[in-house]
Amino acid sequence: MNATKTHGKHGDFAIEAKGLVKRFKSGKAFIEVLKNVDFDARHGDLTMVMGPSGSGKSTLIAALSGLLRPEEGKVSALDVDNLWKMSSGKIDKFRLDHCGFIFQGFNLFPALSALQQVEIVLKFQGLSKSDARKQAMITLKEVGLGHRLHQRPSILSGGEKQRVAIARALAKNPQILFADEPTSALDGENGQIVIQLLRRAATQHGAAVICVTHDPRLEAWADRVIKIEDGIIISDERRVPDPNAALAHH
Ligand SMILES: Nc1ncnc2c1ncn2[C@@H]1O[C@H](COP(=O)(O)OP(=O)(O)OP(=O)(O)O)[C@@H](O)[C@H]1O
Repeated sequence: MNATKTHGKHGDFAIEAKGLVKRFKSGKAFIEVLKNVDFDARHGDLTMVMGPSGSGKSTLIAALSGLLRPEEGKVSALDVDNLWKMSSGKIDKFRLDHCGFIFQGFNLFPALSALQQVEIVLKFQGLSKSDARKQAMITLKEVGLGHRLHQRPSILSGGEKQRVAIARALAKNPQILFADEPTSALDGENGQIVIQLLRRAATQHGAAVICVTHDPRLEAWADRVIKIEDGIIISDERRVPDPNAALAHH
């Protein structure tokens, strides 16, 4: 992976959103899940988005990343001025080229080995077979899975599966990395490995890492903690991260 990124036309901001409103239909009424949310995230920062269940965290990530169209508001990202003004094909291409995604449920293909899970995304992006293999191996080694390259998900532990998912997201060296509850299915020790990898993606690769979590212990690794409640951002604080913080109970 390259060490530094070329920043887009929004400078330090990898992504900036203004006035996001998202409503869902609930019977005959609408519920407003995002209420005029402004949001931004910088290259090199691990930005944590925290809040109670149902507060709108996943909806926010989906609106920021081009997965769920907001009713109102604007998202600017990298060199794009208004993501939601683009065609769905262009939005998909933007996501493929620049964004990585890590979810709670890993979302791995059952029939593919760890190496193939990562390779397939790189080939889809246009890398040759041999370059894809090389890059996939490098990234899997980076997440500590050099010895698991040829295993399928069914025989990997939860922590190993999440590391494959992280390798898949990181292999293309994304400028924006979205993680939605990436540690919630893991024990403390594996959760710590995962949050440290996300920290590294921000510090060493300059990615803007946006991580949704319930777990207040993860704050220790964050540059910034944004709290959302009932569709409104209620606080936004910068902090000094501690890359050596401990999550695991020994
Ligand atoms: N597709 C949908 N249709 C209707 N309502 C939805 C839909 N998606 C989410 N909601 C509602 O929007 C609200 C916010 O959901 P969201 O998943 O964004 O919250 P969250 O903060 O991520 O919660 P959690 O921490 O439990 O994942 C919830 O009340 C949820 O029921």
